[in-house]
Amino acid sequence: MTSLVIFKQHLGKIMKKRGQAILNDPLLNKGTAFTAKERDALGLAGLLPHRIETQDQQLERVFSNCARKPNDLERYIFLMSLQDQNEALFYRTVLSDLQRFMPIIYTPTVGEAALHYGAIFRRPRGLYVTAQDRGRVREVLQNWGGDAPSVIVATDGGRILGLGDLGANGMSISVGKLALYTAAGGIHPGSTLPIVIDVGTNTERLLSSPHYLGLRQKRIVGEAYQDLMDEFVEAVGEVFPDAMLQFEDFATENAITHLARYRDQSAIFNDDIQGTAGVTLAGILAALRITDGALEDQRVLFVGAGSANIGIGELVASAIAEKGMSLDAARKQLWFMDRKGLIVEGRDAINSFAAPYAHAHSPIGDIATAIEVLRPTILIGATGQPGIFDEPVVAAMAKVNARPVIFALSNPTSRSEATAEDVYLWSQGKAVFASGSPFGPVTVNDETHVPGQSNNVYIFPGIGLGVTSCKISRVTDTMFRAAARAVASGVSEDALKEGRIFPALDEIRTASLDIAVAIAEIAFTEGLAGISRPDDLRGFIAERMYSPRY
Ligand SMILES: O=C([O-])CC(=O)C(=O)O
Ligand SMILES: [Mg+2]
Repeated sequence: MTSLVIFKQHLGKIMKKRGQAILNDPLLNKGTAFTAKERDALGLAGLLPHRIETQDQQLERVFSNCARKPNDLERYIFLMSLQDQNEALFYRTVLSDLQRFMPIIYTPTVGEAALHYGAIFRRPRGLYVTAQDRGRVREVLQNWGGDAPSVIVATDGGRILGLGDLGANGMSISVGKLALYTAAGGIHPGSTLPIVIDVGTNTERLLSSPHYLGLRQKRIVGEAYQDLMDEFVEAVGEVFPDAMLQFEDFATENAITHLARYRDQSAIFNDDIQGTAGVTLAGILAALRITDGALEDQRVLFVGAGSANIGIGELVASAIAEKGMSLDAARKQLWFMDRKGLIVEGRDAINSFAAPYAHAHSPIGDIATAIEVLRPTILIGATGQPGIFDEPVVAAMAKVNARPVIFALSNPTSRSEATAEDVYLWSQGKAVFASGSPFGPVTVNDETHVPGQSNNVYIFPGIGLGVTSCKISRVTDTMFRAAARAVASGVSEDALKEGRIFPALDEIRTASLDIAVAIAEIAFTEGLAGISRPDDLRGFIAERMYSPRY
């Protein structure tokens, strides 16, 4: 389907609707920008003020309204209602300055929005599947009505960012991720579908809150939960057979179980395991361009044994193994710590997913000591525990490495293992630092360092673009390694000089296109693409990217 075909389909839709129905459809509405000719043809005469504005003029109004809001949560509410009225103008706004707007519609503000979902609720968006829908999930999905989605993001709210179990409030994260699919990956907004699978919440604060909008009960678990998930995945396959399904922010155990159970059924992946792994591997590969190291020589200490770090460990191990060693040997270079200290062979309470990394070693309780003993070149935190990378930890990394690589991945900003400022200061500017949530540049001893944002937003939009454009039937780990290499090689030498190891946000669409092409090539080679390879693959994919201009 070329953009011309998409345009014609759109035109077909707009021709069917008239008057108020057009203004009330955010995918069609252009507000004051409808031309005189359009107003006549579409029955809009009298329904709009006289003046015809350009999209740029509308954009100016959005900017000034947004600037007048007292804080980012209010800006979030304002931008979400713009999205509900006029999607094109919303995306034009976001894309006009991603540096400014991404932290509002996505991490970190989306975390605050999720905490207060019930209180700031305006209108429903997406689909709410609840535990009470067992036996009729297909029917619920059919109620969606609109165009068949090509990308679905589903969460059960079990672990929203580093904020814990937020139950049905998790809808915010599905909505936020899909906004980035469109902004960063060029997926048409009309073909995205956010879903929350509301199985209850164990968070007392929500259960007793008068504003809570979800199922007011403890989470269903065990067989009842698994049966609902099975029914959900099956129903998605039947009702939306062409959609890619992204799992988001499930609690670790469920995230890993679902991925293993469903990944071979259709185009399904888990963003927190595979997307985070992809972006972190990209960050490591780019960091090695600064430290001049080889991947196979790295020793990594992971703090936290949740879905993010487990996923990163697996992908990094497989990338090291590709350099010519066994997976077992590669894993020996990776160490994990959890609340109980270093995960070593024979220790009790080892999460089964971390077991392959429980190497023979005497126990070590604290991070700084583990660094002095194991001498990791790379330190990665995904704990949800703010400040756990304190001065002794950062100083230890700087003592054993000329250029220590330190990633504090927990989101939102309030949960980061360290701030950019602290890490640069405590390492005397030596650290190559990245964080999951955005931090501004920091100057230490007259030198300015720009922290990278190691967020899966550099990965999932490109995966979605590749999968939907080339009708890719499975999302494989080989594709995530290829995505990581594509992102890492897109970082300019100038960026590396400032310590920045990810592409600038205004280059993110190019990064997504690079990923889409890279994973499509793999799909064509491995027989996973549903179309034959276009001669100009890059041009073919680029042509399908959504533009928010009228
Ligand atoms: O949403 C984000 O910013 C990254 C992510 O997947 C998470 O923290 O769970
Ligand atoms: Mg997530």
